[in-house]
Amino acid sequence: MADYLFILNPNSGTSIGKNIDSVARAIEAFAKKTDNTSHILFTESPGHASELVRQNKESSPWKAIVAVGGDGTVNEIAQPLLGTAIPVGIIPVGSGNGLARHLKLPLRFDQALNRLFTGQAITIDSGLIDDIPFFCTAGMGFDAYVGQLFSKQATRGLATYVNVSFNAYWTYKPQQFTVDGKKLDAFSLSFANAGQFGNNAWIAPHADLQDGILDQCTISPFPKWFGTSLAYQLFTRQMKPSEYISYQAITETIIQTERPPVIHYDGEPLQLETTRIKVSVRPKSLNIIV
Ligand SMILES: Nc1ncnc2c1ncn2[C@@H]1O[C@H](COP(=O)(O)OP(=O)(O)OP(=O)(O)O)[C@@H](O)[C@H]1O
Repeated sequence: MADYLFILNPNSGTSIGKNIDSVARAIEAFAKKTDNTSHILFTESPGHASELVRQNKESSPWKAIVAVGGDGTVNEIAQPLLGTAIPVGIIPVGSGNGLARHLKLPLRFDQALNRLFTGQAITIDSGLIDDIPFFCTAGMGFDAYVGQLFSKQATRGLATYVNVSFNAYWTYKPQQFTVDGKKLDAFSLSFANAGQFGNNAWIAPHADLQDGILDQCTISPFPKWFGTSLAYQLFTRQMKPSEYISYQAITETIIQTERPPVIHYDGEPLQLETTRIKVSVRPKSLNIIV
């Protein structure tokens, strides 16, 4: 018998919002069947999941605090649990579910619940971008631009994401960055703790959540013909160093930009107010059920 706290984001993915009550009932029934106790809370706005964790994390010896949502919800729940013994659980009902996919967690709701109640906790690294924790990927350039456009759409889900990315591709202009003192033009600068953005878009196929490093992937400005090859490599987990793609294993890097950039952390876009951005890793800083 163990106590689980579930935090549901009704705004995640494409279907949960419409089915939020049945999702909650299914969690309760499944927990009961497996002799566990479920406590269910709902988010009411962006950032609310972190607040709910802060308010409730000490109120019971939780076996896990579970994100029922996508990578943004996982991020909000994991932030206040960094450096604590309490594991995060994931029921992936988001649009991209990058961390869950990297961890090979089941995407089917009942199977994900089953894994949660039978899985083990492991300790993973996390990253920091301008002091904001991330667990899956973060970056600037094209990824952040897409994240920003996606967040303004009325619908979420894969179809919207593909549509937004495709349209953004034709209008986006590479930017200049200074990375550890070296000036370069880049289409995107990504920092991978986990290997994928979500939806099996593998930006760093060899990323390892427990290696104490982040995989920095720099995509240089490329001719339009390379776009198809890039998309193919991304979605078939075959990204590799080439004329336009380079990788560095980093523990800390400083990026300077001409204007305060838009970044994304786990797909969440944010307009920064600084032009000097530190990205670093915090090895073995979060427990997570797999
Ligand atoms: N009650 C709510 N109403 C509106 N927005 C919310 C609410 N609760 C959380 N949010 C916001 O919803 C956004 C999306 O959540 P989340 O990232 O989990 O789903 P997703 O974007 O569909 O999935 P993924 O990140 O895996 O692609 C986050 O920015 C989060 O802060």
